[in-house]
Formats: sequence, structure tokens, C-alpha cells
Amino acid sequence: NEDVPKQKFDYQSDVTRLRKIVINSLYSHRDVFLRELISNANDALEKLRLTSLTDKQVLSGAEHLNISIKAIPDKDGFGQLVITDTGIGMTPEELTKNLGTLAKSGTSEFLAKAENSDATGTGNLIGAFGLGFYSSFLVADHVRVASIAAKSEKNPNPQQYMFSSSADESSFEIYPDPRGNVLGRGTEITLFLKPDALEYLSTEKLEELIHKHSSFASTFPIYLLTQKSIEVPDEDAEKTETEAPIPSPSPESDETDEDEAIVEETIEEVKKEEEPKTKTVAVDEWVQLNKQPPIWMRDPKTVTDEEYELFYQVTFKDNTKPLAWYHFSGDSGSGVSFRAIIYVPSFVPESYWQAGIQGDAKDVRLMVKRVFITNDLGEDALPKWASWVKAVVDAEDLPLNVSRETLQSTKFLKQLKTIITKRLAQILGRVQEEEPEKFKEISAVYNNVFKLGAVEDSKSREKLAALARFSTNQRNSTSLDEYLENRKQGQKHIFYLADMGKDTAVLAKSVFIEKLHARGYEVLLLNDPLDEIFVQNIKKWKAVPFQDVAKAGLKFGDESPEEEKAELESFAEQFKPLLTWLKKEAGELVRDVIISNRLVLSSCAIVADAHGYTANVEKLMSSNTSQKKGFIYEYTKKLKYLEINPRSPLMEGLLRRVEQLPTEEEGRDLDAEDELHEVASVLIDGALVRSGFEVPDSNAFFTRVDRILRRSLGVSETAPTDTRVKPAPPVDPELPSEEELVEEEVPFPMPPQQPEQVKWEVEEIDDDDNLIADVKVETARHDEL
Ligand SMILES: Nc1ncnc2c1ncn2[C@@H]1O[C@H](COP(=O)(O)OP(=O)(O)OP(=O)(O)O)[C@@H](O)[C@H]1O
Repeated sequence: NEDVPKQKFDYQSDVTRLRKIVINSLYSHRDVFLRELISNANDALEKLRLTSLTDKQVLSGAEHLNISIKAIPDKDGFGQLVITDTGIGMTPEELTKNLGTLAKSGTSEFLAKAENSDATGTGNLIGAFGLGFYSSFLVADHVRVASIAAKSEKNPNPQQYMFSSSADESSFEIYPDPRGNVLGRGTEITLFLKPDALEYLSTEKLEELIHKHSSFASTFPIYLLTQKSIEVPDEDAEKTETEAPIPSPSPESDETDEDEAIVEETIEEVKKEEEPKTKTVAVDEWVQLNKQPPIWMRDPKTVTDEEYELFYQVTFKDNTKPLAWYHFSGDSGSGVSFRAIIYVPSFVPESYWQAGIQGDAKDVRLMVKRVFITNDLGEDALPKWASWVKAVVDAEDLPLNVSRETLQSTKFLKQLKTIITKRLAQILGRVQEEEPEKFKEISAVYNNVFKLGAVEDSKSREKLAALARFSTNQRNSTSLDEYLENRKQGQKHIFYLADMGKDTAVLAKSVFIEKLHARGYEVLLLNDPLDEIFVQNIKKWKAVPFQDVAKAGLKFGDESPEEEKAELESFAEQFKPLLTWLKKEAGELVRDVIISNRLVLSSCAIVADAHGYTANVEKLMSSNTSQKKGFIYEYTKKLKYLEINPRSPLMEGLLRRVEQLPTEEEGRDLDAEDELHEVASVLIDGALVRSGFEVPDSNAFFTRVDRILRRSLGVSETAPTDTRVKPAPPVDPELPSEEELVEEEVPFPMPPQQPEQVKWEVEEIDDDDNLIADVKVETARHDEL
């Protein structure tokens, strides 16, 4: 062993940091190591199986595809745990690169968070990050990885190499395995267990862990070496103590029965040769732990909620529980039958909203006859709204050697897109109807996704818009259907007010809805940028059009036109001098000044023309700088009215003052004119602000407000403010030292508690959403396009 030339490598610094976190703060999570190693073994086997579809020679070296786990206690009470797979294996270069560096996205962000949080916090973080191979150091103070890559054209003569590292070293060694190519193909990980981790030598403990966390992790058999006592003839005792071979059947065959046959046969033979004189000996036996067929192949009635959850967590490496799921089988219409489980995760990753409009679905695991093919269905495999979905789909009839490229052009993939989006909308609709409390949790996460989907996906528009929830002036959450149930007689519109970024409590007090609110009408209060886009795309719900209440032309639906007209005309006549004067004062800012029919409390407001921009749309447009410059934008921006409330004492007072202004040139009172000029200016700017618009020059506005305040306080309007300040010190040519730059540490804010799980029973529904009970899954769960 010592003669072999060993090459020493330093770990990449991120790996050193990660190993430190693992070793220092994750004691209570150390069970995860086994799950992580089994998951890596499974990935390696899947890679091998996929490669073998196009290059058969990779299969040489080891006959079967499996994972085996063996505990080896030693005489001093310590011991090793060995996890072996016959997967794709690693070349010495791959050992160095894969195990010595961290190539995950978000690594430094994760490390910084983990280093700043306590053990529990770190535990939560790992679930999202995945420690992978490094979790070995939770239980082992020394790890050895022997690996031999699969034979290929590029590597026709692979050699078995060893990676060796201690938990407390910042370097690792790579060298040819002194035992030679004993593995044939694949990877063997030997954990030299820490003195306080010897519980992992117990087969009961290992069995329990694998059942709990990993029985769904692989479609390949997972074997555990166990010991059982049998009676044997005295002289045969020596023979039976040798280790049994792993009874790996091919995963495509009916493995369960064959396995049992092998074990029983051995016992039978032993029994046949039984002599009267026997003794009890321990024999090694490889027991397959994941004998059940994969979960998606089982009858949904036999799968428990816990099994669905665990399968989700293991398969998609998410330690939170899914909010809902749906398990079904169907026929793609082009003759491909399949089984699938679709999950609604408990969160939408932040990157979802940051990424472009293309739905980059990374978590639809497509299999063909249990063989994993890909989880990359291409960029437009799903509409953006559904691209967060996590699903497994197992197709029966696609050609097995379908490559990713040819796959993308198959009809099946297009149909899969329709199947998944349709089913997803269906699951969500059903939770909404049948489990309102659970739907609340889903809504808290996905409300904007529903709105986005209604805009983007015309096929699912109705279903998704029905799921969207809105705040109103009367309640926190309503669907469009519930809104219509509350519609008043004669009301011909769904009223909404949109102002992105504003709190709904503030919107509820908006000048635009004061009359609607006072009269008891319900108004949707929209404060997300998506909302405006949503209503403009949807336009109507159940034939009732949306009406932006910040626009001219608001109708309640119960007006008597004659009376209203007469009243407005009489006010217009009475306020004519003020309207004319204000129009001159407002200049270019508005098209006209008119008597308002919508104000109750406020004195005035700026209302957009039916074709103009409301404050919200103006904000949306101005965030897009290219649109800002156009002539149409500038023109449309001016399509505004200043509405005044004829019942407001302020307006009445202003009318009187305007009427008192001498019209003749010689009698002009310039001071009074200036003062009124200022009042008008503050009034118009105030109306803009109150209506959500930006004031053209906010400095000038506040200088005027300042002057009016001084006047009302009796302070001199012209007295200057003391504007002296201490000047900055002279230029410093030196950079500040590190001590000078040290800032107070801000503790890392912990994420909120996970929402409670939503249980979902799998039931059969047909395309008209009717429930079909008690029909066998093979025939009943059917998806047709
Ligand atoms: N048993 C194995 N057989 C072949 N390659 C392996 C095996 N275990 C690990 N590797 C390689 O080492 C790399 C690093 O493994 P590690 O577990 O640290 O991260 P990961 O598997 O990529 O991520 P995660 O485990 O979080 O999903 C893997 O991507 C894989 O290429």
C-alpha cells in the first residue's frame, strides 16, 4: 500500500469551508450522509444506464447495476461502512475534480449563510443546498473512495484509483488502488466511522435509515449485507461463513421473485444435506431493501401520503413537503401510455421571477420503462407559469434509445406539455373547491403564478384566472366569481383600482373609490405590477368587463341619467369662473377641468381619460425607458382631467375668491393674484399626488407648501433659513484600514416556518372533472388529449 505513488491535492477553499460547516454544526443531522451517498450512487447508475443506450461497452466490467452497503466491524470495536455502486465510476481526474471542488451554483451564498447561522438554521439550509459527498465527514474521520470508470472508446482501459482524505485535513490524496481493478466498474466508498458514529455499523439502524429516506431514491436494487442464523451440519460450518455474492438481477427483470428464490434455494440445499448433528452459524445474506416497484408504478390506493412526500423529498432534493400532488396514468393520444406524479412544491424559487418569460422546466424527470432519460425537456417544454412543477413521467412505449435531441422533436413531448399543464390546473382547481384552507396555503405561494398563467396561457386562462385572489375595499381575499356574487343591481363592471407597490390599506382610502366605497360597491385593489397586465389581458370575467376606477367614465349602473345630467350642468354653470380659471392655471397638464361625480370627501382629483394612462400604467410605462420617449406616450400622458368636488367647502371658497378678482386691468390686486396662483398650483400638484401621479417638480411643490405653512403659522415668509454646514475634511490619499471598515455584525434573519403540509388524496377524475371511484388504476386513470 505504501509503495504506491500518491499525489497530494489541496481542496478548493469552498470545500474546506463546507467541510468545516459539516463537521462543526451538523451533528444532529448526520443521518443525511447515507441518503446523500445512495443518491450519488443512483445518479452514477442512471448515467451508466443512459450511456449504455448508445454505447454498450460501458456495461462491461460488472454484470449488474446495483448499490450495495456493507458494515465491517473491526476487532477494536471500531469499524467501516462501505457503499458500493456499479455505476459510471470516475477516472482519477474526475475523482480530483468532483470530490476536490464545489461546482454548485449559489455555493458562496450558501456558505456565507451557513457560517452565520446556528446549527438548526444550518440544518434547514442544507436541505435546500445538498451536501452531497461531503456529508461523509459527518460520520467518518477518514474516507476512501475507490473508483473505476466505465469502459468507453475514449477510455478503453480504465484503471481503479483511490481518493483518500481525513476529516481534519485540507488536502486529499489520489493514487492507483493497490488492490488493482477489483471493482470491475463503479465506485466504492469506505467510511472509517468516528468513535461516536459506530451506531451506523448496526444493520438494523442502516435498514431503518434506508427505508425511511432512500427506499424511493433508486430504481436500482439496494442491497444490505446482513447476517442470519441457520442450522448447518457441523462439518459444513466453515464453508457457510464466507460472504455470499450479491444476487443482483437485472433491474428490468422481475427482480423481486428472483431474489427471494435465490435466498430460499440456498437454505433448501442446506436443509437437504442436513445431518442429525447440526450447529447454528451466522451466514451473510444480501437483502434487497427496495423491493417495492417504484412508487409511480404502484396503485395510488396503496401509496401513503408519507410515501409520496418522502419520494418527493428524495427525488427533488427538497426538504420541505409538497403542498399537493396528483398521481395518474394515461395515454398521450399518439399511443404512448405513461404514468406520472405531479407535485406542487411548497415554494417557488426566487430565480423563477427573475428569469425570463421562457419556462425552463428542470424538474420533470422523464423516464422510459423505468429508465431515467432526462430532466431537461428544453426551454419551452412548459409554459412559464407551470415551469416550477416537479414531476416524474414514465412512458411505456417510447423507443428506449431516444436521445435528448430526438426526444425534443417527438410528438409525445408536446403532448406531455399539454398533459402536465392541464392536470396541474385541474389539481389546483380541485383543491380550491374541496379544501379551502389548503388552497389558502397554495394561494399564498402561487397567486401571482395564476395571474401570470392566465395572461400567458390562453388554454388554461379560465381555470387559472378563477384561482387568482384579490384584495378589495371590503375583504382581504376574493376570487372573481365571488366578486360577481357581490355585484349590485345594475352594476355592469368589475371595478378595480391599480397602483403598484401601494399597500391595499392605502388604496382602500384612495380618492378614486371614495364614492364607490361610501355607496357599498366592492372594488378590487391591485398593487402588483402583474395585476394591471392581468386585467388588461383578461378584459372580462363571465362577460362582465373590468373598469379602472381611476379613469373617466365611471358608471355605478343605477344612475338616472336625466337627473344626473341636470345636476352636473347646474354645478358647471355655478362653478364656471373657477373651472375656467383653473384650466388656465393647469395649462398643459390636463385636457380640461370638470365637475366630478366620483368625489365625496376629497376636493379634487386627476382622472385619466378612457384612452389615457392611469398613474399605475404611467409608472409601468416609465419603467420601460424605450417607450417613454415616443410621441404617443407624451400625447397619451396628457389625456387627463382635473375633477373638482362642487360640494367641497375648499372649492366653494376658492370659487368666491376667484369671483372677487377684479377683471379690469386698473383694479388688479397683484398680491392676491400671486397668492391664488400659489393655491392653484398646490391644489393641482396635491391632486396629482392624491391620484397617484408624480408631481412634475416636487421641489417647487414643497417650497410652495412651505410658504403656505409659514403663512398659516404667522412666520415670516421671507426670513432665510440658516444654511451653514460644516465643510468636509480635506482629501485623504490613504485607503481606510481594515479596522476602520469593520462594521457591526447583523445576524442572519432566519426563514419563516414552513407552511403546514397539504394532504392530497389521489382520486380518479375524467376530463369533465367528474370523480370516478374504485376503478383500477391501469384502466381508469386516463389522460387523453
Ligand atoms: N458514487 C459516485 N459515482 C460516480 N460519481 C460520483 C459518485 N459520487 C459522487 N460523484 C461525482 O462527484 C460529484 C460531486 O458529488 P457531490 O455529492 O458532492 O455533489 P452532487 O452529487 O453533484 O450534488 P448533490 O449531491 O448535492 O446533488 C458528482 O456530481 C459526481 O460527478
